[in-house]
Amino acid sequence: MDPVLTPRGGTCRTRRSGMADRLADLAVAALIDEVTLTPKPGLVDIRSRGAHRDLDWSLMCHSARTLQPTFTALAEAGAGAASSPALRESIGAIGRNGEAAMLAATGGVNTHRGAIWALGLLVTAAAMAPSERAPARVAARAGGLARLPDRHAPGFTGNKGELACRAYGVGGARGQAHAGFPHVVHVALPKLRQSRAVGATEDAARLDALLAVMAELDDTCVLSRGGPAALACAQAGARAVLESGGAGTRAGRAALHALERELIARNVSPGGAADLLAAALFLDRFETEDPIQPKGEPGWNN
Ligand SMILES: CC(C)(COP(=O)(O)OP(=O)(O)OC[C@H]1O[C@@H](n2cnc3c(N)ncnc32)[C@H](O[C@H]2O[C@H](COP(=O)(O)OP(=O)(O)OP(=O)(O)O)[C@@H](O)[C@H]2O)[C@@H]1O)[C@@H](O)C(=O)NCCC(=O)NCCS
Ligand SMILES: Nc1ncnc2[nH]cnc12
Repeated sequence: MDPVLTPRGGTCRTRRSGMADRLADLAVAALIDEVTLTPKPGLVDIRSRGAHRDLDWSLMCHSARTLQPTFTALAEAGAGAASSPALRESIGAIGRNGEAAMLAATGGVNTHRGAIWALGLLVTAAAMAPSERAPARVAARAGGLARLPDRHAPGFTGNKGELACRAYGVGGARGQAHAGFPHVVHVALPKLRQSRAVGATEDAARLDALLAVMAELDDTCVLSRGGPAALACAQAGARAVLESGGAGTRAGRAALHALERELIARNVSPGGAADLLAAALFLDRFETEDPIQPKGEPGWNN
């Protein structure tokens, strides 16, 4: 096996690092698949910046690739470990370093803070017991980790999501993780798989999954820019697309374009829903891809 570059710059030949790299590959691929999915309302995609002036598809892809060592380190920290405050603090530090690496790579633009949080917890949880691949089990383990205390976490981040949670009494990214990612497990994944089962293209199925999340999520990205009126509008518009038959139908496409015009007019972007779609794509592949191990290596035994 080829040497594997570790997040700390060394190399190693352990089975564990090969597996960690594979999980990191899946996480980065999920982020790239999410941003490449087109047309997404209000969000960056391959043809548009959506409601963003400082983001585009290339920057989002660059940001996603920059996060590979972060996800590898998170998987290595989780590998075969039991849930504990020490593990929580260890991944908290890795996650904060990952945010710093992201900001350094993007010139200070927040591309993926929410995604580092959600996918970081899920990657760690997947590595803790890689043979237990059911999305609900992985997400429940991730939720358990998120609820553990981290003595080194700032008491108040002052970020827009946190401010929106306080202003509007919603759970935001933390609440979603603490609850075991219900919008990933019970909303996005069932819609993704249901749309595939009735013959939708893969892109249409992914758009339907995104819309299903948008229809229900208290997305602090939408709230912080547009307040509750914009959130209600985004939720109703996403429901309208699904009720028109979904992204794979002519009527659904028309409703999707109408929703896009509305979100651009309001200058809002459902970044939280996009992160949760990426989380769903990660769990979908983790459950179905066989084997989750680099070529020529035996799998983990736990
Ligand atoms: C828990 C943390 C995420 C920190 O949370 P906090 O509230 O302090 O920080 P925010 O920066 O606001 O991040 C929250 C991001 O989570 C996404 N999100 C929003 N709503 C939800 C939801 N209901 N459920 C799940 N996820 C949600 C969303 O991320 C996306 O949007 C980001 C862009 O947002 P922002 O820059 O605010 O907005 P723009 O409109 O683009 O800005 P302008 O153009 O107007 O300037 C982007 O990152 C997307 O990913 C929210 O923004 C977490 O960071 C934390 O505590 N980490 C500590 C380390 C740790 O413990 N890690 C564990 C293992 S990795
Ligand atoms: N495609 C996207 N556009 C804007 N913000 C995002 N946050 C995560 N994915 C995003």
